[in-house]
Parts: sequence; structure tokens; C-alpha cells
Amino acid sequence: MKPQVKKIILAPMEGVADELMRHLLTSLNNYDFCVTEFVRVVDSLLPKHVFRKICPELDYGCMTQSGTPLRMQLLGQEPDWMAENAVRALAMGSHGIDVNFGCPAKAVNKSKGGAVLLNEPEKIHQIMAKMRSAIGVDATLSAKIRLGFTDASKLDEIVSAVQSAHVNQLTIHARTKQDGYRPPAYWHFIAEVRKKYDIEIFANGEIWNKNDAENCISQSQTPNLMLGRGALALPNLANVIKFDETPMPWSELIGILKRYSELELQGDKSFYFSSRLKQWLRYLRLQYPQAESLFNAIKLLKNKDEILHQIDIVAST
Ligand SMILES: Cc1cc2nc3c(=O)[nH]c(=O)nc-3n(C[C@H](O)[C@H](O)[C@H](O)COP(=O)(O)O)c2cc1C
Repeated sequence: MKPQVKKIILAPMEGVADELMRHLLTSLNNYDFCVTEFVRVVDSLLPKHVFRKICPELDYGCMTQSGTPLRMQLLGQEPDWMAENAVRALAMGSHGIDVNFGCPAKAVNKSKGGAVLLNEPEKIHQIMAKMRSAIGVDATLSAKIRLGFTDASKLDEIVSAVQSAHVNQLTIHARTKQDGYRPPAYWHFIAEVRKKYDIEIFANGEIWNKNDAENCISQSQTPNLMLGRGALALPNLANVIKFDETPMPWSELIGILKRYSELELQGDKSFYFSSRLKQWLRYLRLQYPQAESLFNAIKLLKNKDEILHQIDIVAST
């Protein structure tokens, strides 16, 4: 029998999976929920506008327009400030709180906020336990980790540290910080902790099509997936995996790209130069050769009408 998927979540992707992208992808797919880009917590209780900037949907019940719930993600290393900010995000409407222990960015790790904490499972426990005690037993608390910093030797300890802080869900990006984003993802490591710990686990990393999803589920022994770059490269990937939908043809995608760029360029924010569209096309060209031509056609353009005109030209060819 083929491996069956249960839940699929949209990965947090700083600078890419913003409100507009979340709106678009959740209108095309049946995601169980999305995690926002991270809010960086250092040594203060952040003002509400910081949370709203990352997650404007807070003003609408913290749901995308198509009704998919959003969970805010925090990144930081000070348990007390992480706890206070978690309480604030929940009070503002976030559907649970996610904590990022996988960020490989140098600046973040220098201040001990991201993947470097994977070397210190006890610290991870302190952060999560403090957050749990501040938000109470009923709120959903989740974490996102990599297999480890340089290797997977501490994975068991990390998952134990997370579980003993009464965390509900854990996403494991099946690579170390050292691996960066280099393929492959080592899904089989997830199976080792999945059997041992009673926590809902989501497998993440290198899922680009249905076949990858099935391999990931059977190797990780978890039916729950988080989709990152694959969800950008094939906009209906979650439904391809969940409901055997046909991968979206270019003829349909081009209309969506037009609508996306119109929304992005709304209000004539010319300083964007359609940067988000260009960013998205970098991922789309992994699945669609036509996206490469469109990317090349618009990459130097800075004028809204010229960009839309180029999209029309590509659409008509
Ligand atoms: C552009 C970009 C931004 C990311 N930003 C975040 C982030 O804010 N928080 C986080 O936990 N992970 C972040 N990630 C990691 C992804 O959530 C995911 O774990 C990673 O891309 C692996 O999954 P994939 O192979 O399906 O892309 C980011 C990844 C990318 C490519």
C-alpha cells in the first residue's frame, strides 16, 4: 500500500512566504496550517506592530483569506523574553506558537538564536519549558529543528528535551546546519525518534513532488509533512500530494502570476520592482522552463506596466 499523508503545513520562509504568498498558496491548496516568518526576540517584549508586520492576518482572526490558520514563529534564546512574547502573540490571536531552532543565518547564530542551540539541548528545554509554563497547557506549542548542528548525534537528546517541555508538535528539517540546503535530506533519522517519543512529528526537507512525499513518509515513518521550497516551485504541491491533483500546468500558472504581480504592485510601490515576483520565479523555474524566460525578461525591469506587459507576452506565446 502507498504511504498515506495526514497533515501538510506550509513552511516558514523569511522574505518569501509572506502574507501575499500565504494568501495565494492557501487559496490553491488545503494546508492544515501555515507557520509565519520568524519574529526575532532579543531582550524585550516586542510592540504589537512588530507582530502585525510579520502577520497582518492577525487582524482577521489569524487566518488567510481562505480560512487556513496561521501560527506565529519566534526565534531567540532568552527563555523569559521568549515566554513573554509568546503570551503576546497568542493574545493577539496566533494559532499556537512555533519556535525556530533551525535558522542557519550567521548573525542569528552569533547571538545564539538559531541552529547553534541544537548543540545545547538543555537550553532548548529551558526555553520551551518556560514558554509552556507562561502560555498554559491548552495552547499549542511547536518547535522546528534540524537533525543537529554538525551531525545527528544529539537528535535523540534534542527531541527528548523538547518533549519533556510538553511541546505538542515538532518539525524536523532532515539536514544538519552544516548541510545547509544541500540535497539529499536524511529522512530516515526522523524514524528513529518518531518511534521513541510521543510527540506529533512533521518531516521536512527536499519534497518537490508526490514521489518525494511518499518516500519521505515511508523513510521518516511520519504521515505529516512540512513543505518549503517545493511549495513555491509547484504551487499546488500540497494538493498533488494530498488529493492526487494534477500538477498545475503553465497555462494556469501564468494567470496566477499576473494576478500575483498586480497585487504585489498594487499602490504602485515602485521600490519593490516586483522583487517578490522575481524571487518566486527563481523557484518556479525549477519546475517550469517558461518561468526561466519570464524571469530573464523581467529581471532588469523596474516599471510596473513593463513587467505586466512582459507577463502578457509570455502568456500569449
Ligand atoms: C528563503 C527561505 C527562508 C526561510 N525562512 C525560515 C524561517 O523564517 N523560519 C524557519 O524556521 N525556517 C525557515 N526556512 C527553512 C524552511 O522552513 C525549510 O525548513 C527548509 O527550506 C527545508 O525545506 P524544503 O527543502 O522543503 O525547502 C527558510 C527557507 C528558505 C528557503
